[in-house]
Amino acid sequence: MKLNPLVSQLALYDIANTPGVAADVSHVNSRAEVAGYVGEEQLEKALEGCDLVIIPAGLPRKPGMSRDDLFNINAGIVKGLCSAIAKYCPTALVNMISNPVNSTVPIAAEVFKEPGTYDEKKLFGVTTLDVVRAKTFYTEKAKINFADVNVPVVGGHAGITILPLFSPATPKANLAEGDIKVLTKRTQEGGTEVVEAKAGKGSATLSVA
Ligand SMILES: NC(=O)C1=CN([C@@H]2O[C@H](COP(=O)(O)OP(=O)(O)OC[C@H]3O[C@@H](n4cnc5c(N)ncnc54)[C@H](O)[C@@H]3O)[C@@H](O)[C@H]2O)C=CC1
Ligand SMILES: O=C([O-])CC(=O)C(=O)O
Repeated sequence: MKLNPLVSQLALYDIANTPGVAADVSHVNSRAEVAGYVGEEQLEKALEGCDLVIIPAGLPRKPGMSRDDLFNINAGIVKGLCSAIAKYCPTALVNMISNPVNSTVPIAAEVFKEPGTYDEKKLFGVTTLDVVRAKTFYTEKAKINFADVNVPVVGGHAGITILPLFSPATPKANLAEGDIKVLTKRTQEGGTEVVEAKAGKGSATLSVA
């Protein structure tokens, strides 16, 4: 977001350690002014005037966990943040990253419905990684150039709810059905592949960028 030329002000909020992150991010040479906010008492200031709120707050998976296992803790975190959004920047676009996205988006919708601030055109679950993975695995298998590859992905952001569509993918590669099955499964399990490779030290953070 600091590199995005459309961003003029970037407010970073966390329950801990924000000053260090904010100082570091603020040195990126782009026009966005960076401010760090820490702790619930500063949440109002962080949210006031925001046009876009991106929520990556909460627990990541450990190996052996499904995204659903994060529900109990992350549902509460998302509920709290969305209640504050409804109060302090009710017209902002909201991008939900916190897992399980398949559940945190409906939770956000319900929280916004209560004060009447819900707008289905302004609430998004972030599933871009599924597209990134589908494109990468397809490109590698098809042995084509990385530029201009397009693989649509529909559905949700967990296991079999992630539906990469390889038949309309471009450029056309005419892969065998067996290959498409393998690519589909690998895309659906992409997050788990990273969680296991990181062996308890978090989930995907670099491919997201
Ligand atoms: N949708 C997607 O494509 C992806 C989703 N994720 C999800 O994003 C979430 C975060 O993952 P990571 O960044 O790897 O974890 P992390 O542990 O590195 O960062 C989570 C941050 O949330 C903060 N936090 C906890 N409670 C908070 C609250 N009430 N308000 C604000 N901040 C709070 C923590 O202090 C921590 O800094 C997880 O649920 C993970 O599954 C991760 C990668 C991709
Ligand atoms: O798998 C996870 O826990 C994090 C995530 O959503 C992803 O990498 O797609």
